[in-house]
Amino acid sequence: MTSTDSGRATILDGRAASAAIKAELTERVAALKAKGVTPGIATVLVGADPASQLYVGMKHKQSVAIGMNSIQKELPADATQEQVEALIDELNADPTCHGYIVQLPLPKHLDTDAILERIDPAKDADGLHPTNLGRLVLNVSGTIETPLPCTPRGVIELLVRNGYDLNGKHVVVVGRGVTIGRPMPLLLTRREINATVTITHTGTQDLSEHLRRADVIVAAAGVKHIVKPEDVKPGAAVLDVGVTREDDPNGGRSKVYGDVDPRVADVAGYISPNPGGVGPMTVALLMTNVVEAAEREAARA
Ligand SMILES: Nc1nc(=O)c2c([nH]1)NC[C@@H]1CN(c3ccc(C(=O)N[C@@H](CCC(=O)O)C(=O)O)cc3)C=[N+]21
Repeated sequence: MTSTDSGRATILDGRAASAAIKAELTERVAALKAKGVTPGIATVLVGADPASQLYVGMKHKQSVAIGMNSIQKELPADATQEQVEALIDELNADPTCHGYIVQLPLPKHLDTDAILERIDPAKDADGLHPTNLGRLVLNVSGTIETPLPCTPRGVIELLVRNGYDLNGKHVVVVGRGVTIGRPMPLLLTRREINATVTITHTGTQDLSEHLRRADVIVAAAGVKHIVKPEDVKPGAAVLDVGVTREDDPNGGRSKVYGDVDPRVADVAGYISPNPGGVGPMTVALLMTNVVEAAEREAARA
């Protein structure tokens, strides 16, 4: 937690929190290795989208840095449904792979839902398999051991590791997407977190009215600067999960914008930067899911 000039929000530093998680994981990985289990993470990349290549490369590098085994699988952009499914079956059967992701988005000709559903739920590093989402709905007490959705878990970890207590707080989530908006309330309303949640979306009539009442805003709409300073209660915590990539018309490096107007830092009590906020947390929690899968396997052995 870094305090800045008076009147400016405390920065929720995702790089620092992710480094702390990775330091803890390094020890858990070493303990597993001592028992003869090297946690293995895999990524499946179909096609050669530059942003996807960058993300997959980041996951690989960080996993190796904490002592994990990293397996990178690649298929050409014109891979068939059968080829992708055969690769899924291979990873499901591979005892050295404890968890993996299929990098999204997939090329349009592929049936994404069928591919994601084919992943062994025990190896679902994203925590977004229908079985695991179903368990999340059923598991109000948070006691069933199952992979949790990485980005929502990262949002909560970022707050908790900065000493923010969500108990009884009113969280307004902007966006109903599958990776954040829909699973976020399921985690926030577990008894151990105990927040109250409003979920807003493009059908919401007066977004500003909801935002002004929020103790915590989780902005995951993918709309550049949708959260404005006049919509934020002074002192609120604002987490920026949005990513809007705009190409430079002059052919330079594309620019990334978050869902939160930078001027919100003058009103909010806590703010997650973007980049440097929730993004690095997603990767840290992805690795956590795989280490936990390996720990469950070691406990069974
Ligand atoms: N099956 C699947 N699981 C995913 O988790 C998944 C995916 N597909 N497809 C794409 C999105 C995107 N995503 C990011 C992860 C980390 C950063 C991250 O660490 N960003 C850095 C900046 C990195 C940079 O651009 O230099 C930051 O925010 O500071 C960003 C984006 C995971 N995704």
